[in-house]
Formats: sequence, C-alpha cells, structure tokens
Amino acid sequence: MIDINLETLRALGLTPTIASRAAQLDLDTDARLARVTEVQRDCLTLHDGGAEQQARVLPRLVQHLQATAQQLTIGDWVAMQADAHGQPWVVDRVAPITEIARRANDGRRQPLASNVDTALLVMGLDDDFNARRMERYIAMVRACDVAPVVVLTKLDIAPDAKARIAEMCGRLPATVPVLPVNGLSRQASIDIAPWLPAGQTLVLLGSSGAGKSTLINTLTDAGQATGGVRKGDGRGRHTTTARSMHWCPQGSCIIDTPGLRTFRPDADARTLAATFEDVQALAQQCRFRDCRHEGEPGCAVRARVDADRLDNYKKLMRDAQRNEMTTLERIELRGKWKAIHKAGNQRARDKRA
Ligand SMILES: Nc1nc2c(ncn2[C@@H]2O[C@H](COP(=O)(O)OP(=O)(O)OP(=O)(O)O)[C@@H](O)[C@H]2O)c(=O)[nH]1
Ligand SMILES: [Zn+2]
Repeated sequence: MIDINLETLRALGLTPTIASRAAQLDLDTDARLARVTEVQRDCLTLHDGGAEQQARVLPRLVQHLQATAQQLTIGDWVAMQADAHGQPWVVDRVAPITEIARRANDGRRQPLASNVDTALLVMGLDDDFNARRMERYIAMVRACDVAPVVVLTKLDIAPDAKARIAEMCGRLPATVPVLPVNGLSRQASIDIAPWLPAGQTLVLLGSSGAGKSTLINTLTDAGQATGGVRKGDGRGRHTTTARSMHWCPQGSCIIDTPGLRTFRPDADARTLAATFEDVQALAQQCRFRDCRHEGEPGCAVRARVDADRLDNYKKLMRDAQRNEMTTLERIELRGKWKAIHKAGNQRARDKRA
C-alpha cells in the first residue's frame, strides 16, 4: 500500500493521474509518495509534502531502471520507504506523464525533467536571441507532449527588442505564446500568471545568462510570506549548476535548469514534423502530395512559412532522418552478429557431435 497525502502533495504538483498511477504500484510493504526535487550523484532529494529529505535508491530499483532504460529525474514521483534505521529509500518510480529529454551531441538521451505541464523557453532579446535555437527548443518540448511558452527577457534593456519580438512572432505558429518581459519586474509575474495555477509544474529552459534564475526569483516572490518553500537567492549573478525545484505562491512548481549548450530534440522524423504544425498543416495544401517545398509550383508552405524557419525545419528533419538511419543500421548490424554467433554455436555443436 502507498500512503498518499493528497492535501499536502497537491501543492507539490500532484495530479489525479499520478495519484492513481501511484496507487497501482506493486509494493510489498507500506510506502509513501514523494516528489524528486533534486538529483545528486548518489542520492535524491525528496519532498513528501512535509519536508525535504535525502534518500538513496534501492539497488533492485537501480537495476530495474537500467534494464528498462529509465532514469530518475527531477519532477519524478516515487514510492519511499524508511528502513529499520530510519534511512529513507526510493523503492519504486511512478511512470511519468511527460518527460522532457534532449539528445546530447554524442547521441545519448538525457531526461531533463519529468511530469512537466509547461516549458518556459527563456531567451534574451539581447545577444542571446536566436530564432532557430528557439525552434529547436519548441520541437524538443513538443516532441515530449509539453506545451511551450516563449519568454523573451531583457525587454527593458535590449536595443533591438521590438524588431526581435516581431521576428519571433512572425515565424512561430500562433499557437505558441510569446511573452516579452522584463524578468526583474512584477509585470513578468502577471504576464506568466495564466500558466501558474495550483498543481501545475513548469520547467525553465534556456542558455546560461538568459534570465532563468531571475524569473524564478520574480515568480516565487512572496513565497516566504505565504509559507511556501523558497530557494531563490538574492546574491545577484551566479551560474546555475544543478536542476532545482521552486514553489510559486499560486501553488505551482517551477524547475530551474542550468543553461543548455548543445541539444537536439529527441524525436523521430514523424514526431519532429508534427512539432512544426504550421508546415505540416500547409503541406496538405501544396499542389503535389510529395512536395518538398523547394520551388515546386503551387507550394503552400513556401508561400506562407518564413524562409529561414523552413530551412531550419528541413535541417532538423535531415538530422532526424539521419539518426533513424543509424538506428536501423544498428539493428541490422545486431542481426548480422546474431547470425554469426548462431553459426559459430552450430559449428561448435557439429564438432562435438
Ligand atoms: N535588465 C534586465 N536584466 C535581466 C533580465 N533578465 C535577466 N537579467 C540579468 O541577466 C543576468 C543573467 O540572468 P540569470 O537569471 O542569472 O540567468 P540564468 O538564465 O539563470 O543563467 P544560468 O544560471 O547561468 O543558467 C543577471 O545579471 C540578471 O540580473 C531582464 O529581463 N532585464
Ligand atoms: Zn510544398
């Protein structure tokens, strides 16, 4: 049985779906539901609604996770149990509803945050501004079924702010909200408030210096007054090195992440194409079914989609196809090795006979 303190865990982002998944965990002894608020090298920080504590992962669970290619991540919900010495252990993981993951340059998949509803994609209107990179962020989170919200910071100091906001709005489909803000102002909280209702979990993604920690400070302000947990620091400029969870006075949770330098969406070509919904929808109206949007007559995509966005789309699609190719080749290769191995075994048997 798992003990679920609905009242207190709701403030940590517990949803009915998670609660019912947790209730179905196959546990042999009593356990408690808790949320992972930080991941360290050999232990996790968990919040059970009352307090945060450090816990280690049961070796049996470590093995199971490895065997099933899962990784415990900030935002996860887990079953926790104390042993005879009062030492807390993570004994099981609730399958996450969403999991944002990136592909690193070496091809490894790295989960960034679990059970997230909205990703605030933070980009400065200063030198940080790069529409192609924003499109990659959007593809990455949409491929994981997380809704993106573009937050353009430094509205108050960037000289080209107006032109850059127009550029971003001009190329993104209208379904992706774009919020230009001064991350240091109260107005930023007001603008982002619609995505902060109680029970929601958000993650901030963006390069180093984009203004993520600044936004966390603004959004969690008054956290102390309302008894919430606050981890913001007023020490000014510092570089975030670990992912951490914070609580907003409205009752939502926000995960801060260190700046991402290199990343690719973790998506096959089909999924990736769906994240560019404008291209996909317009392609239905192209004259040719197999239009490559490269100059064919009657191409609806070229006529309506920003040229640089379309180039970026094609580049991302080529990357995704190349990766799928290598996956297929790897499977083929594995098959070949299996055949060679089998033949070897057969020869050994023949010899013995
Ligand atoms: N004027 C102004 N300054 C901002 C704004 N947003 C961030 N800054 C400043 O930009 C600098 C970097 O902001 P941070 O919030 O630390 O950036 P970060 O994204 O958390 O960076 P990492 O922790 O390295 O990932 C700080 O000096 C902030 O005060 C903004 O909207 N307006
Ligand atoms: Zn076309």
